[in-house]
Amino acid sequence: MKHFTQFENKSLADSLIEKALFYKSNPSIDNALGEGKRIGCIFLNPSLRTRASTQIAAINLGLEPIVMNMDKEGWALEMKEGAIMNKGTVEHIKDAAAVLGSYFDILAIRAFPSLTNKIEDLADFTFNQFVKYSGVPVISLESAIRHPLQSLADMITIEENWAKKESPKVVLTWAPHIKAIPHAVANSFAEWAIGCGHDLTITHPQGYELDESFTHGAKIELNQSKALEGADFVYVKNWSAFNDYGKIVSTDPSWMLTEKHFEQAKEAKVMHCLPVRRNVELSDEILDGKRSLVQEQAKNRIYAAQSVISKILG
Ligand SMILES: NCCC[C@H](NC(=O)CCC(=O)O)C(=O)O
Ligand SMILES: NC(=O)OP(=O)(O)O
Repeated sequence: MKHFTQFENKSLADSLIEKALFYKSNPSIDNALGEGKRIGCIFLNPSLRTRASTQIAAINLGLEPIVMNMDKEGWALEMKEGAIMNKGTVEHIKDAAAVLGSYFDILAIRAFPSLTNKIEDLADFTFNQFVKYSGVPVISLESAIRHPLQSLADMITIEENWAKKESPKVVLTWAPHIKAIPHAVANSFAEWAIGCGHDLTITHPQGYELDESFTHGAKIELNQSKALEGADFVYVKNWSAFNDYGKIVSTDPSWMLTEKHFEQAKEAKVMHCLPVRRNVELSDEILDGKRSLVQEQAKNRIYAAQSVISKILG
């Protein structure tokens, strides 16, 4: 595995999950694997979990992590080929990424979408400029369209909480939010859940259809209570409209899950990647109750990252 940017195939996903669970029981067992190596964690957007868990994972493997909040502490980056840089941008991505590639053995990048330029966002333009010009293995810390480390942690969490032979019924439900939010977490969750063979249903108000290239193979059910019937895992997430790109087309508060929503899914566990807007996206009642797996998911981010870095180091 050179880069880690998306779901590739079930056998790779299974081996990453297995390795992550092994590291969870034996976090320091490979602490010489990355000796003398460095990973650069480059953030163009805020982060709590991804920032801390990726550093812990690297340290567990003996690598030295160096974090740069490039949006705040770096020079303003120019992304466009052939740009005449006589305005706000100071340094071209081809210069910056090449320098970073010469400093680090692995680069890890967070680059959110604009939610205004659909063509560039769908091409994962900013993230791919780092891949193109750095010349080293790149790990996605959430790009414009995917958040694979989150999804890997989510698959690990489902694996740990599911003992039965048959596939669990997994529901991805849209939830209200006050801001226009990226599609990356929802896209990736769908990509990984389908790829890992889970029975996935997606529910959302009309107008919140996701990019079909990520949801192909899932059932779409616009009636949330119908979708929730018999659910084993319910993944809660807001996203902005994809067709009317980046717009908020509903804030209907009835989509926020409370205990009442679980009458037909008594045993269902609830997942969210965090950060969560309490009592907007998800009720306190659910987040603080027995159904919630959110802290387990966040903890598993360490072992997801450790498994991925280990695989890249070979
Ligand atoms: N990395 C996890 C989620 C990041 C991002 N959330 C946010 O931007 C929340 C912002 C807010 O609540 O104001 C998202 O959903 O893609
Ligand atoms: N879930 C997640 O990626 O959290 P952060 O944005 O805090 O890294």
